[in-house]
Amino acid sequence: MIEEKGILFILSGPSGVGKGTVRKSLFEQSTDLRYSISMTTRGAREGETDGVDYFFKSRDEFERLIAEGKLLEHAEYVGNYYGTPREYVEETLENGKDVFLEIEVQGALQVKQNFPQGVFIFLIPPSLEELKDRIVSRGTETEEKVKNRLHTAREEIEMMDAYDYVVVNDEVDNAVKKVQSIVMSEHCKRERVAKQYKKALEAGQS
Ligand SMILES: Nc1ncnc2c1ncn2[C@@H]1O[C@H](COP(=O)(O)OP(=O)(O)OP(=O)(O)O)[C@@H](O)[C@H]1O
Ligand SMILES: Nc1nc2c(ncn2[C@@H]2O[C@H](COP(=O)(O)O)[C@@H](O)[C@H]2O)c(=O)[nH]1
Repeated sequence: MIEEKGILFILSGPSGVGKGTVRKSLFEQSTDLRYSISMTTRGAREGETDGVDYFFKSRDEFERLIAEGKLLEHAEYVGNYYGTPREYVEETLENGKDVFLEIEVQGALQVKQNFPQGVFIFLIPPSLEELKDRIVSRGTETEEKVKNRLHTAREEIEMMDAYDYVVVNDEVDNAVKKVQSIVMSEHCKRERVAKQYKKALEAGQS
């Protein structure tokens, strides 16, 4: 039996497009992917739990983690730090399990530089008007922050070509199905089972 490493999937896209919503729905249905819980310096929103939604850190703690090289990537996004714990991702992949990141665009591009074998999925809204409606209707941002996030979103959408796949989040269920298809197709591409047969044939087994 050949030991294979897991595949790193990165779901990214502009703020408010529905990354969190699609990821949660995907994880309600799929058990084989491992979600990497991010670290952030932003305060917990109502209903969020430390260690479940994020690992909430002070700025000092976060900067120490950066200095110690404990983050696979990190970005400052609309006034707060966000980052991916390196050890969890590397160990999980090493153990042959797929890891799923849901991160913003700067961070995804850092991962692409350091980990080009990852699978990069860009989620886009059906339109910019719909994107604004989604951020506003979520009700978590002040008017100023909505403006900042929309401004950043325009720049982020320009980075779409750096990704392997683009998924339109028109309906959550459709977007989840497309992400599931990408996961399946990447497994087929890497031909794990085929490689095992090849190895067995080489070893002279029937
Ligand atoms: N397909 C969809 N159709 C309609 N509304 C949606 C859809 N997907 C997500 N939403 C809504 O849009 C809002 C933003 O979604 P969500 O918080 O998942 O976005 P996000 O990309 O994770 O945002 P951020 O990057 O700011 O964390 C939420 O109110 C969510 O319920
Ligand atoms: N670069 C990273 N971005 C991350 C990470 N975890 C989450 N995010 C993204 O940040 C924004 C804002 O999130 P919110 O929870 O404050 O709305 C959003 O786009 C997330 O996808 C991370 O580890 N690294």
